[in-house]
Amino acid sequence: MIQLQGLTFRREDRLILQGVDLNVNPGEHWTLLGRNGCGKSTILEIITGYQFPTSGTVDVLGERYGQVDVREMRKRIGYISPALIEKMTLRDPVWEIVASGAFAFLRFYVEIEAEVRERAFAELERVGLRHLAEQPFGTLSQGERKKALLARTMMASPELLILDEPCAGLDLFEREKFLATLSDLSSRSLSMLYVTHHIEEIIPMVTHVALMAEGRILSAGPKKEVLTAERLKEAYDLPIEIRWKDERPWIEVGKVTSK
Ligand SMILES: Nc1ncnc2c1ncn2[C@@H]1O[C@H](COP(=O)(O)OP(=O)(O)OP(=O)(O)O)[C@@H](O)[C@H]1O
Repeated sequence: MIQLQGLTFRREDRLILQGVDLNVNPGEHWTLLGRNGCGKSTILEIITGYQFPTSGTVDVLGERYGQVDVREMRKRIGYISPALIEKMTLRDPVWEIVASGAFAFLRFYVEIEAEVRERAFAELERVGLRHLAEQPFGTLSQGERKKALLARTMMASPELLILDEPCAGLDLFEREKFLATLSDLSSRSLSMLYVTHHIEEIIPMVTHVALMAEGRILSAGPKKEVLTAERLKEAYDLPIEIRWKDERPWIEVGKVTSK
């Protein structure tokens, strides 16, 4: 699904990615973890074709970047990022926002076909938001907005789903509901790449984890091999313990001083 080889990304005199290798195979769902500024979003932007690496190769869904039209690739990739949420028009009804996901644009200026409208309602039903379909997008709670965007992404039947901190700003209830909605999607044949700061968001459907630090992958592989106290200590430079409960990891942090 995704093969990144020897990726570097330089901006001015800073090396933001320093030789990143990552292989995501069909049927795998990955979480990318690491401290602020370690390069997670940059990797997502390279995979979605919004940034181009300084060196290295990017193969996504069988296509080599540089030899393919990235706009065509984006139709095959669902991407939810904080920037996308900001681009939505708050007064548009929720179902129109969802329906626009069937096309490569953000807003409709023509009448929407009945078939597309019906699909938008079906996707809203699937994420439990059917009752809010006619409401302006701007009146939704943060959690509902995230679910509506997930429904929007599904309109294009993506083969790959890329999520950049989708649970940021959600309360416990909204977060757990969003994660449950995401779990329900695992029956569809798609692979997921999920960036988060919260290890407890690694739900059972996640199969693999990549831990990053300072533009490098420290460790990548099956989640239980990567999510060990030692590796997390190295990535976060903190005394960390990890416990698994019902196939989800939970973190305990030891005493930390300000210096
Ligand atoms: N176009 C750019 N020009 C200059 N610096 C950039 C550019 N894009 C990213 N950076 C820098 O690269 C580093 C990595 O950014 P990135 O957003 O990938 O990190 P991140 O791991 O997603 O961080 P966070 O967890 O805080 O969202 C940051 O220090 C950022 O300031």
